[in-house]
Amino acid sequence: MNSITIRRPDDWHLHLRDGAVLASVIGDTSRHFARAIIMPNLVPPVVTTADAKAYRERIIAAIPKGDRFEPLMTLYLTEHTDPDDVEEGKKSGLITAVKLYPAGATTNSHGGVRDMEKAMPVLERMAKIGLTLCVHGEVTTPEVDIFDREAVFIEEKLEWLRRRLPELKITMEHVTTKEGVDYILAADSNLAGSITTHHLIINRNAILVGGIRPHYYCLPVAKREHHRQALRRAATSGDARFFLGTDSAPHVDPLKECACGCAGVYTAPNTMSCLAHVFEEENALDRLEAFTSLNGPAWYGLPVNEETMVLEKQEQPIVYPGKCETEAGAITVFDPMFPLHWRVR
Ligand SMILES: NC(=O)N[C@@H](CC(=O)O)C(=O)O
Ligand SMILES: [Zn+2]
Ligand SMILES: [Zn+2]
Repeated sequence: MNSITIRRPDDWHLHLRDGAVLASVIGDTSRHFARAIIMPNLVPPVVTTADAKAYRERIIAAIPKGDRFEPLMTLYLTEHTDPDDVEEGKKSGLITAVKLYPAGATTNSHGGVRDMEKAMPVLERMAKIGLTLCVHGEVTTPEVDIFDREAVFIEEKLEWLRRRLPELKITMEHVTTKEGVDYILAADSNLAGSITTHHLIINRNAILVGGIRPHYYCLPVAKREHHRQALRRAATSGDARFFLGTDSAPHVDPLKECACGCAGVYTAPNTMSCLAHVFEEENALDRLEAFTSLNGPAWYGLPVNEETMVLEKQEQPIVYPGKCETEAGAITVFDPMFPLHWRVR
């Protein structure tokens, strides 16, 4: 097959940042994606509906002319979030989901939740009004090995929360383990998972073999090969509970190439080419559309996109910039470590 047509995709987990970085990275998403769920972990975070409204306006102002792109806004859950404000945000159509960062789990998460009990009034309200909770599913306990943090989170936190509030719709963001995939498959309702492009391509060797490679470091950290295989099976299965959330997370190079580098991989520019490559390898090109364009809208209760995207396979590898230049510095684009032949027409 040399060409496929799919409905225009959406990205259900994206970091756009703010200011100069926002202005430079947004086009890499709006060129290909119709909508994206925008992560709220700015400094300071997007906590209230008013914050989200102002951030949305800054995003809209930065969209390159001619691109049609709709940012779907989220709120950053804190122990002091006001349930009425959240309900207001959902009712006005501004808020698509609320994001739970366990405090200290990832980039700009120190203002997140320490004690889940304190967030219960908001979570109960969300269950009542049908607002989805997006979860960065990792424990932060220092005793727990970083490669086990997702699996332990499922056992100790997620299972607890789902028993306590079975009506709450939860997205397990950026699933990286077989345990995560199996946990979603075992749930009969109200649980789905987003999967990133890079976790379908790299395992932990990419970060550590032959030297330390900061541009493959993200959180949750990439795991062993059998986990990557489980993610590939889930993503290419067509199962409606799995959809694309790139977690494209730009950090300027000096913040990654240093003694204590930031977590995050910038995949927005070449994500669709990478995914077509992966789905072709798995003999599942016919299920790419479900993963990128159908399952996400169904989960979030939104219409699918009417526009289409054509992906073409060309003889010569595609050429794309290795860096995104911004006024704040350069951002390295994800290198899948193989040539890409699928091009978005
Ligand atoms: N994924 C990452 O490694 N980093 C994200 C935060 C997150 O999604 O956990 C970021 O904001 O940089
Ligand atoms: Zn995260
Ligand atoms: Zn993220």
